[in-house]
Amino acid sequence: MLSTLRRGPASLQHLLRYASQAPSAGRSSCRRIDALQITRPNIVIPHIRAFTYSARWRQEAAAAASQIESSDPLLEFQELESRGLVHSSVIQTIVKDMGLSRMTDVQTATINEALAGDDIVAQAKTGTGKTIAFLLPILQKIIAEDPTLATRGPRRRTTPDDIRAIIISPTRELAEQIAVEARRITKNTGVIVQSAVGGTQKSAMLAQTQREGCHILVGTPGRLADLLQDPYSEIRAPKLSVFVLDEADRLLDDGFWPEIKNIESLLPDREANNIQTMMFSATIPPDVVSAVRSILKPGFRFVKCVRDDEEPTHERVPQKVVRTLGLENNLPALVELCLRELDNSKEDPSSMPFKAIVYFNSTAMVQLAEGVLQNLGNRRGPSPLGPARVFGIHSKLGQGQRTRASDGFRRSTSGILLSSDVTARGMDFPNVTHVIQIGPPQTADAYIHRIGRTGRAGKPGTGYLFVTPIEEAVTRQRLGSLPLQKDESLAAASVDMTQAGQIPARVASILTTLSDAHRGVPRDVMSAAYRSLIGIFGYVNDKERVVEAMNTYARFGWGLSQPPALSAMLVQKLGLSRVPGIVTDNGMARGRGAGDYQRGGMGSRMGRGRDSRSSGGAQGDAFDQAFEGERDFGRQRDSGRQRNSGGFQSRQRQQPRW
Ligand SMILES: Nc1ncnc2c1ncn2[C@@H]1O[C@H](COP(=O)(O)OP(=O)(O)OP(=O)(O)O)[C@@H](O)[C@H]1O
Repeated sequence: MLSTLRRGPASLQHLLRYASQAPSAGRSSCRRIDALQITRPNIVIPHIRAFTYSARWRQEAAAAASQIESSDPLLEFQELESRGLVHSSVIQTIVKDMGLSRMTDVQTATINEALAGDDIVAQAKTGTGKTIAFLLPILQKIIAEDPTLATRGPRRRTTPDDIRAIIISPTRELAEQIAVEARRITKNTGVIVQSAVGGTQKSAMLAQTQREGCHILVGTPGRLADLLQDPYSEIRAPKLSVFVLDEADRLLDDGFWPEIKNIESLLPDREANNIQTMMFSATIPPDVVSAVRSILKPGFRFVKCVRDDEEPTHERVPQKVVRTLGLENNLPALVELCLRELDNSKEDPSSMPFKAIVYFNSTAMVQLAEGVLQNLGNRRGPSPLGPARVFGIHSKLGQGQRTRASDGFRRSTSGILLSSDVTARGMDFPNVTHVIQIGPPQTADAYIHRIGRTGRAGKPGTGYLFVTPIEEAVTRQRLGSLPLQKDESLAAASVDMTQAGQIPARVASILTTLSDAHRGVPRDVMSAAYRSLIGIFGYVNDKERVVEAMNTYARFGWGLSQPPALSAMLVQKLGLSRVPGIVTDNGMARGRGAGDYQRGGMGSRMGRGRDSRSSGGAQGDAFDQAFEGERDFGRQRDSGRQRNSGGFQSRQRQQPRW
């Protein structure tokens, strides 16, 4: 805020106007930055490129911000109609049917620019209404080109090669969600929306599109490319006028980039045909800047609704870090947290019912947690989770199962969705009160998108991150700049499951229930979860420590008398042959760790002393001291890729508060 104020009277006036009129759904002010003209370097060295861009961008952004024009921003959807900018049938649907009146910051800042036809890249916090920010101008553009589409005629039909807008999303669920929102907005018009996502029957989608035609096509990259290059699909876009990348930074990263370039090659030339391109995301890390430039026309607008001195997450969403003593403490602490929050919402009927998304770092861990939580009620009466239904979603499910889980959770008043990152971006599940992350995500940006599933559209929410000692260093490296606060309220997080000792009654009852629930989980689910941990902890050099943590988990968390066996070939390939505690499928248990292990079992809390574990649970450990006074420990040494989340430029890191 201060740095913006220092820029002078013009920007001060602009800032105060936005601040005083900011709609409830988003408190940040947006800056519209014209023609971001930074020449592309010939030599690209990833980590230097990020720095060069950030320094140059900062200067240009400051210069551009001081020239922002002073016309009054439009704040109400209704004003778009009264000033003749958007057709009344669209605005009436938004206002009357969807019940929206005031635009959010990002909508105010982008809709007018988009209506003018500019290429736009927009960065705004999660849950601030970016979907309508691109759907509304698309719709108006289509209606302006063909006014007969402004109202809904008796025969609502066109051809499959009448596509005017293509919207790409990185995940199937998000593409479907955008298509649903697009159908709501176009309800009273003649505009036809189709969705094209992987995992669904291509033939059914083709038949529908050939029958009804298409004006707006929403899809995932693979299926879109497939349809556009299929000589028999009839799906073509010679009249394309808008091209949108939602979650643009994800679509422009290495995984999707070739697919996006392929789609681009199947569409009319964007400059020659004056096709408008828009990109939206809550995060725009420096390493996608050159890809952004290569897609947008020169002179594009950058609308930035996250200030440089501001956290990229919502202030109203407290974010708590729970240090769990070992991997085996995670599920008990999760159940304790869910039970407590369910109780709290029962005691306070004015609060929102407990509805949580729990993120795990592998599909196998989601499957395991789902198996256990679904079993909670099977053996000793009803589930203690009571009204909160449990759902699981990940990429190994068929699309039908994914849709059922996602729809079921969406409709539930209270529920727990156990999820991999397939729901981390863009998904707008209503009234999610908690996002709980079991282990740190790969990047700060991934954390921001996950936590963004709560606290949407101005609502409250809370975030929790569970971190075991083995994950602490990397958590600080990845998330050091975020406003995380230590939380020690969960007793199950710090119970030493390897010791027979005093366990609080509430925790003991959770452990007993969980122990029962684990018995019903198939062994191969546990084996897959065990294997996935090796991948999750690939960044830890000390493999003995990793295997020890995994084996303690399997024994004291899952009740196994021996750790799951790994294929001898895999062990060889991963260079784990000499690591104590590894059990291979040719029957060889390696080293002392595995021998010790066989004496244990679920409920046996004997055999391993606290001294065999690494430090880390308590404050003031070697870890804290090592980082004392160090300001910038945000580099991701493990990934080699700096994906800072503050915007095009890096944000200065702060000392973590946990
Ligand atoms: N002007 C508005 N006023 C109130 N609510 C709004 C407004 N615009 C959109 N919403 C609602 O806000 C919620 C979040 O919108 P949306 O999913 O578009 O957010 P987003 O910015 O795209 O989030 P993400 O970054 O997670 O993709 C939706 O439920 C949407 O209906």
